[in-house]
Amino acid sequence: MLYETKKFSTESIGRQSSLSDDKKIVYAHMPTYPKYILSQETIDYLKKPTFDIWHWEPNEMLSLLEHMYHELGLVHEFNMNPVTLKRWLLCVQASYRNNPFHNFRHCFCVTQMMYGMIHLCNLQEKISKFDLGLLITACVCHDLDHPGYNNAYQINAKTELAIRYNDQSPLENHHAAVCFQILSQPECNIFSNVSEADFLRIRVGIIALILATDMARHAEILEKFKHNVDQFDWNNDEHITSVETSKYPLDS
Ligand SMILES: Nc1nc2c(ncn2[C@@H]2O[C@H](COP(=O)(O)O)[C@@H](O)[C@H]2O)c(=O)[nH]1
Ligand SMILES: [Zn+2]
Repeated sequence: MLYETKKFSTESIGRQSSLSDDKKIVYAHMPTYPKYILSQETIDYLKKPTFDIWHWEPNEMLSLLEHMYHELGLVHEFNMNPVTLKRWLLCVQASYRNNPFHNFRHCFCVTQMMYGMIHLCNLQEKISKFDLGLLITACVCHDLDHPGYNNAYQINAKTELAIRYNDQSPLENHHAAVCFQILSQPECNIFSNVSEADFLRIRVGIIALILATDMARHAEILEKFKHNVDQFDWNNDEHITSVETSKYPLDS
């Protein structure tokens, strides 16, 4: 076997909560997935919020995600190595568990909806490529290593995750931590060519976006967004953050 997927036992799902050293994915020799050639019809369809996410095999979803990074100009913006992008996507895929809901297809579904909204709302003309990169990457990573049981369960069952994060959004903290565990592997670091200062901005931004996906914070975040929406200013950082963190149209 060229690479190792995580070895979480079924009994430990929900209780197992971290990528301890013996469970880390070995990234160095990730194979590339069979190239899926995208037709122009698929490329156009992918931009629509009505895109049907159920029709695609895992390698096709990987190619579609890869295409989004190229098409949005993110590979260029972050000076990404295209091979590292492929390896990173494979690591991400391997870090989603085979849950009925919070699985790799859910990752693809949420990311495609964001991609559809970027095109529908012409967000490329309104926010920077840098911010688009954070948004898309946060979508890809937002449920990494989800154990299949929600925060209420984690907290009530006093799982390792709840203990680690003091009952504060244990799942979302874990998803963000796994995201940066993956990026800490040079072979999978799609942001390895940015400056240290930009990497810090990426880290702060992605963590904030993933933490904002805790449904317990939904009302608070939506209120902020509603407060700003009537006099929305695309040059106001606080307004941009309020729209970026209001995930309700995406994650359902
Ligand atoms: N059909 C299912 N829907 C679910 C499940 N767990 C959560 N949800 C819904 O999805 C969104 C997003 O949840 P998130 O955990 O990905 O942030 C949320 O609005 C829930 O209503 C599920 O197991 N099955
Ligand atoms: Zn989700």
